[in-house]
Order: sequence, then structure tokens, then C-alpha cells
Amino acid sequence: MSNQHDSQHDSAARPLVAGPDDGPRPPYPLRLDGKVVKGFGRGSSELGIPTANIPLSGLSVGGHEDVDSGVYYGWAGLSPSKATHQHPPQTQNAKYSHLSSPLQETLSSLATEDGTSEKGAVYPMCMSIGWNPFYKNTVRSVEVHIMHHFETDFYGSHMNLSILGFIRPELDYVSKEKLIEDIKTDIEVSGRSLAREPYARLRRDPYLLEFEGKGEVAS
Ligand SMILES: Cc1cc2nc3c(=O)[nH]c(=O)nc-3n(C[C@H](O)[C@H](O)[C@H](O)COP(=O)(O)O)c2cc1C
Ligand SMILES: Nc1ncnc2c1ncn2[C@@H]1O[C@H](COP(=O)(O)OP(=O)(O)O)[C@@H](O)[C@H]1O
Repeated sequence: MSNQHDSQHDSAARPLVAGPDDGPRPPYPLRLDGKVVKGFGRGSSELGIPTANIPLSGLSVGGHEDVDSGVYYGWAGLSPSKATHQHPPQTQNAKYSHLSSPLQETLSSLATEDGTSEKGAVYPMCMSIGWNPFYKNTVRSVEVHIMHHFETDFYGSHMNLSILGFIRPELDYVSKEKLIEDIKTDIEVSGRSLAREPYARLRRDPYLLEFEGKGEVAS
């Protein structure tokens, strides 16, 4: 059944954190991984929100084929590449200027903390698993928006994901603008949810930087 959001829908009325404050409860963290592959090319060009896709098989690698479709938040580890070696300026989160200033600070600190090393880098992320009802996709996809400004793309990198909570089911929308508004709220919810200490500390989960034996590493 399709859940179409009507014109009464108000992103501003949504709760701004998801999941219990004392930390993720089973089945979280959910771990999955895969190589970053091409999607449908709509994320950056149509929505202004790039999403790194991993093959659907990433769900079965983690044993999570049955995971509900929807929007989730957590941490993403990226294998070393030109993208992870850049040291962008402080203004890197200018793209989040629509968000409240406490949240911009949270995102900024989450993005610049010692998450980068020669082993790769760990970033806050917000992701969608599903059929993208707005676009009526015929295949399920796993798409990750990393809350960080990259100077280059990173197709071919390996991405390790630790999902810490569920935000909402996937929905259909009356317009592209409504979809974008909800994704921006998802990004805000993810930043606030991950900033809580029991979630923030899971950024150091060693799994996030384990890439050996998981396929080629991008140059
Ligand atoms: C946080 C987040 C939430 C999303 N929520 C929905 C949704 O509720 N409904 C939907 O149809 N698509 C949703 N999408 C998927 C976008 O439609 C998708 O990223 C877009 O189609 C770009 O796809 P592409 O990268 O394969 O080109 C969401 C994406 C993200 C990153
Ligand atoms: N912040 C980001 N989050 C996710 N992907 C990003 C980000 N910045 C750059 N990228 C790059 O952009 C690509 C996604 O772009 P997008 O327009 O959604 O195209 P497609 O869906 O065809 O892969 C990712 O695979 C990645 O290489």
C-alpha cells in the first residue's frame, strides 16, 4: 500500500530525535557493507542530495534481507580514497545552513572529529532502504547520504554501515519539493540523534574501518 503524503503534511511537526536516549536497542546496530555503485543519477541533479548506493546484496551480506524499508541513521566508514583524504575548510557544512545553529555545530563537530585516518574515514549518515515510491522504482535500493561535503565522488570505495536507528517508513509525495523537505528533516533528525553520547561513541566501532578482504579499495 502506498503512503502518499498530502498537502497537510508538515515536516516541521516531526519529532527531531529517533530511538531511545540511552542508546540503540536490538536489532541495532545493524551492520552491512558494499562497494559504492552508480544509482539512477537523481540524487545530486534532481534533489541536490547525493546518495551513495551499495548493491542490494549488501543486505544479505549482513543477514538483513528482511529489514523493513524506510529511513535510518547511523555511521558510515569509507575506505581510503582521494575523497577521504581531503581536509575541507570549516565552511564545509554551509550546505546545512537551513538547519538550526546548535545542529550545525553538532554536525560540524561530528564531521571534523578524529574520524579520518590512513585506514579510511567515518562519517554521520542518513539512509534510505526501499523502493522509492515517489519514483516508482522496480528494484529495492540501499542509498546513503553522508553528512559531509566531499570535493570528489567516491564510486568504487567500500562502505561499511552501522545502522543505529529507524526514523520513518518510506513515503510517496505530492511533489519533489515535499520529498526534499522531508529528507532535510531526516538529516536533521540523524544529526541530533547521533549527537547523543551513547550513539556518538559508536563512531569508534572498529568494524567501520575494517576493509580487508572486502574487495578492491578505490585509488
Ligand atoms: C534520507 C532519505 C530519505 C528518503 N526518503 C524517501 C521517501 O520517503 N520516498 C521516496 O520515494 N524516496 C526517498 N528517498 C530516496 C530518494 O528518492 C533517492 O535518494 C533519489 O531517488 C535518488 O536516487 P539515486 O541516488 O538512485 O539517483 C530518500 C533518500 C534519502 C537519502
Ligand atoms: N555527501 C555525499 N553523500 C553521498 N554520496 C556523495 C556525497 N558527496 C558526493 N557523493 C558521491 O555522489 C554519488 C551519488 O550521486 P547521485 O547523484 O546520487 O548519483 P547516483 O545515484 O547515480 O550514484 C555517490 O556515489 C558518491 O560517489
